Amino acid sequence: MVLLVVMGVSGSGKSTVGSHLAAKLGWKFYDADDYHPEENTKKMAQGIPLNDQDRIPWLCKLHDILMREESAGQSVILACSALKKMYRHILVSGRDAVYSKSDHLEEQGDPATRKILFIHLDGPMELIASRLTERKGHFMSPELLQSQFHTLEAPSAPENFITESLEKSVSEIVSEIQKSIHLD
Ligand SMILES: Nc1ncnc2c1ncn2[C@@H]1O[C@H](COP(=O)(O)OP(=O)(O)OP(=O)(O)O)[C@@H](O)[C@H]1O
Ligand SMILES: O=C(O)[C@H](O)[C@@H](O)[C@H](O)[C@H](O)CO
Repeated sequence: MVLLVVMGVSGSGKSTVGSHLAAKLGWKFYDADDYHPEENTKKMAQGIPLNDQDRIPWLCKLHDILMREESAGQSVILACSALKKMYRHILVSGRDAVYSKSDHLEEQGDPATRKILFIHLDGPMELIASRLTERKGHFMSPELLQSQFHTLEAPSAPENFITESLEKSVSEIVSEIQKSIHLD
């Protein structure tokens, strides 16, 4: 049973890569975009970045979903921006992570830290911006990309993560992730 979170800024390809990988593996797929309260979606559509208060209850809800699937023994993929270290801690540990010191949460060998593998889709802002201007029918305002990069705290050791270049094709990225998790 594996819990994967495909993370990165808006337009990095989380939904595309996550859904393709889930289809290939026959796993359940969740898109965090579908769990935003209406206020959050409205804000983003207006080009207003979300803040911690907007994101924390949403991340707690996503944590609950992941834990429910874990209890059911179900492997899942979640596409979720998870931009800050604290946000990833919430996905792993729930609301307690908001109040805990991150050093404590990150202790090597902490089973909670290893519970979820984060896949960071990383690449240049210019390329993502050009993909976003082409994308149609999505609520997210492309103007928010700068703020997404500003907020991003790329995962680092001892977090449980791998980084994939979003400059590659979707099928290459999917194959590389499969190789990394030994499911090819
Ligand atoms: N590796 C890739 N190569 C070429 N185009 C891509 C790649 N990954 C994603 N795209 C395209 O880039 C756009 C953004 O991708 P996608 O919607 O999956 O990103 P996202 O990270 O889920 O965005 P958001 O967080 O805003 O929902 C889409 O139009 C998608 O088809
Ligand atoms: O944390 C955030 O700012 C949000 O999750 C955004 O990244 C959007 O949900 C999404 O990526 C837009 O499509």
